[in-house]
Amino acid sequence: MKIFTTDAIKKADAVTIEKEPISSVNLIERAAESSAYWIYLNCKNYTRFTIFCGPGKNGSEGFAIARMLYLKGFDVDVFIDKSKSKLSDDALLNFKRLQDFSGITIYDFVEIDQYNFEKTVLVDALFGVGLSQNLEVIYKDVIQKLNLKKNPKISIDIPSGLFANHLNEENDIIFKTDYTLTFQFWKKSFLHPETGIYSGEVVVLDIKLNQEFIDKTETFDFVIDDDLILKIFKPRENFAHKGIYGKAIIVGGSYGKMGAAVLATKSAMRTGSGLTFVLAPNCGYTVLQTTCPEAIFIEGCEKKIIQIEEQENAVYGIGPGLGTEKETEKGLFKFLKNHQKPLVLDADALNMISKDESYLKIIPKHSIITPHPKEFERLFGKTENSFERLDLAKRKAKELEIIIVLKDHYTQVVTSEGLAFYNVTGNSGLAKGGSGDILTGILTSLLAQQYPSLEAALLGVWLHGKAADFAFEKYSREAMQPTDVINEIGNVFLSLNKKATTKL
Ligand SMILES: NC(=O)C1=CN([C@@H]2O[C@H](COP(=O)(O)OP(=O)(O)OC[C@H]3O[C@@H](n4cnc5c(N)ncnc54)[C@H](OP(=O)(O)O)[C@@H]3O)[C@@H](O)[C@H]2O)[C@@H](O)CC1
Ligand SMILES: [K+]
Repeated sequence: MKIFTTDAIKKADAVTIEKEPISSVNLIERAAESSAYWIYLNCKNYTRFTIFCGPGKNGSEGFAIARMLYLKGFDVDVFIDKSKSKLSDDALLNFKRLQDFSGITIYDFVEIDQYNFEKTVLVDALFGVGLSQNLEVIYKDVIQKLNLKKNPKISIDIPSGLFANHLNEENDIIFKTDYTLTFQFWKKSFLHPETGIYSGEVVVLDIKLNQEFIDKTETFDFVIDDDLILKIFKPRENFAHKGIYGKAIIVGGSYGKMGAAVLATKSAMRTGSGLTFVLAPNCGYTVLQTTCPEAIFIEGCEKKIIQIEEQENAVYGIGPGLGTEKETEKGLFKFLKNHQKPLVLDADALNMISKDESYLKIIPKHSIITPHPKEFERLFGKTENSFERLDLAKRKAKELEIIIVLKDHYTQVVTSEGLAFYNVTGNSGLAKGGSGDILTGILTSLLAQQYPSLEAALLGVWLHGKAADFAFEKYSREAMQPTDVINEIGNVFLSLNKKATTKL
């Protein structure tokens, strides 16, 4: 799914209005209907709603939602600024429509302190993507007061005060919501840690903006959605033999860090590589042969790996638990200098590469590197925030012709064309040692199965997150372990296969 900038969203609204054709207020009605319907389906424990409306189209939606919820039998109150703000034409129209409903009381913002907030859901329809300047004091005041309330909160389109495309100023006042019902597109700010903390759970509602315009508009940021995954995923063929599905070699493990190699190897196997090898130090022989009997052990040195031998037609995933000893570093660079095929580099492999900028240039083209923010900083330098980090990643991915999987709450797959794909599967149960090793195993396996690098990266991060979501359902974010994630990969493939092969 494309992520549109504010300007592109405005154009999409305008083109829809012109081409469909539909009036602006009827398009607002459609957006309000989809919001009211979602609220009706999902707010089973509440019968009371308090809706805060601003002066523009977002406020207009608020008025329409108020009317719709009231007609569904809910108790509804509305707050506006009665003193200063002038309502836009669209807002005025829906405000006037409200006045036919005597059961809906319209309050002024100054009455907030006296208002009874007991058991009511707060709906934020103050500002949408039209916020053009910092908030006026009156709105800041309202938002600050509402942020102190413990009531459930829903924002319409975007939490008021938040910008869609870029970072806010440090002291900006922003509505902190539990749910954001956003129209048509994810907004970039929902996907970055500094701003995403305001948007809560995001629900994208399809309001049928002009599809032709959406298709032809060029964007640089995307969200990985199910449609994209189904286009990439190739179900296993009936007459397959192991040779078709490639040879994955995990290179990792050192004395005391053998678990990382175990996790990567297991997840490579669970993802379907035809043959899986693990190159590890001898001290890991027993643990690897016991925990991963299906994998073939390749002997490294005694307690660390000192050389990586090139094997024909193999895809390498290097790094989990590898250690950063001098001899290992030498072995890694000797291998990388002569190796041409795309591979996966993670963890200690990246830590060794970050020792010298010139090492970056020997990463084979179209390889996938998977740094977390600290590893990224060691590789490419410090940035002020995650928006700048992504911009830097785009420049570096282009320059080095590689794919950077920037691990974060919403991991970003950054391509050598300077595009970013945000992954929205996964959860904070993955914020544990070992999760990255699993991703390395998955990516190596997909590359070995001849998925092109970008497709392997997109499918890999999605699969990893989806397996984590299944593990979370069973064990909770707190208790789930990386091994539980590996054990759920099979269930993700079951559901993918079902979707990919249902023809009748
Ligand atoms: N038909 C459509 O086009 C569709 C629109 N949709 C909906 O519309 C939303 C965008 O609507 P919008 O453009 O009217 O902007 P919105 O966010 O409501 O606020 C703008 C108003 O606030 C004012 N204002 C701005 N900054 C301010 C400040 N700091 N402090 C105080 N006031 C400030 C600004 O005044 P102005 O700057 O123009 O003087 C203007 O009056 C979008 O998010 C979605 O919810 C969707 O349903 C799809 C169909
Ligand atoms: K809003």
